[in-house]
Amino acid sequence: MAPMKLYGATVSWNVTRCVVALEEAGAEYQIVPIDFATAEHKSPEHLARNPFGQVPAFQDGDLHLWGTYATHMILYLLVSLCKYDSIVVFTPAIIYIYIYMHHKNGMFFLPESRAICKYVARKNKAAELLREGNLQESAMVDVWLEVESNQYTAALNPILYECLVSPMFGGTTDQKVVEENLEKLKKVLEVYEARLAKHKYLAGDFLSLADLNHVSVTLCLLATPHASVLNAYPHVKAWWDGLMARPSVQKVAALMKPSA
Ligand SMILES: N[C@@H](CCC(=O)N[C@@H](CSO)C(=O)NCC(=O)O)C(=O)O
Repeated sequence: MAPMKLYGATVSWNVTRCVVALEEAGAEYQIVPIDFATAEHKSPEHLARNPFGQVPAFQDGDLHLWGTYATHMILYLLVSLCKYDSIVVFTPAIIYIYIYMHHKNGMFFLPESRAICKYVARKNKAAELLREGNLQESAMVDVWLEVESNQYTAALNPILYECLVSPMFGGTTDQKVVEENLEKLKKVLEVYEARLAKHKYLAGDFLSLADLNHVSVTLCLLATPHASVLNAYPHVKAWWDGLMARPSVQKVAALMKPSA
């Protein structure tokens, strides 16, 4: 089985969001770096994977056999031309081309980290992370998947950009933007605190992809001067400590360390 490929740099919390899902699903996968410095994310090859020219992009199925098909076909044609008439030569070649085209259709690209995470969970029989067998539970997973994207990470993105990304490229940190979004984040965390006072996890008393999708961006928050913001919310802190104890999260934390 060809490994699944995740394209992107592990400094990106959108890329490592997918690594958490891949690790939790026990998937066999390969991370293929994409070099922002050379604008590789805007290359035609990458745009074919992600039309927005962003990372991550995900590929399932592979054409690594292309070389095998071509080699076999060329060798076969050469041998046959030397020994048989044309009909014998071209029939297998047509079969090869049919197999190749069929296999090519097996290749599958996905942009959007959260869609990738769902695909990975479903494909690797980790659909329990989406609770798809239970209408109400799966609805609660959907709610908190949306909340992570539209509330939690929406408030965190500007903070991480100002505190981590801008300095990485020699830029400054706009403290006004940071403060404004910290206030937004605190309001979100108040809702999380109330929710997690009643349930062990966000969607209910079961771990789900909704919890896991918070990991990469929260690891980045801990790398900023504002990590202590979580300390004011004890149930959120306990929830986070529980996630941090997971091997998948430990692996992504190690991957995201600057020296990695
Ligand atoms: N909704 C998408 C966001 C991807 C994204 O912004 N990727 C950034 C790097 S990570 O912060 C990116 O590729 N930026 C380069 C660009 O936008 O040109 C997802 O979740 O996959």
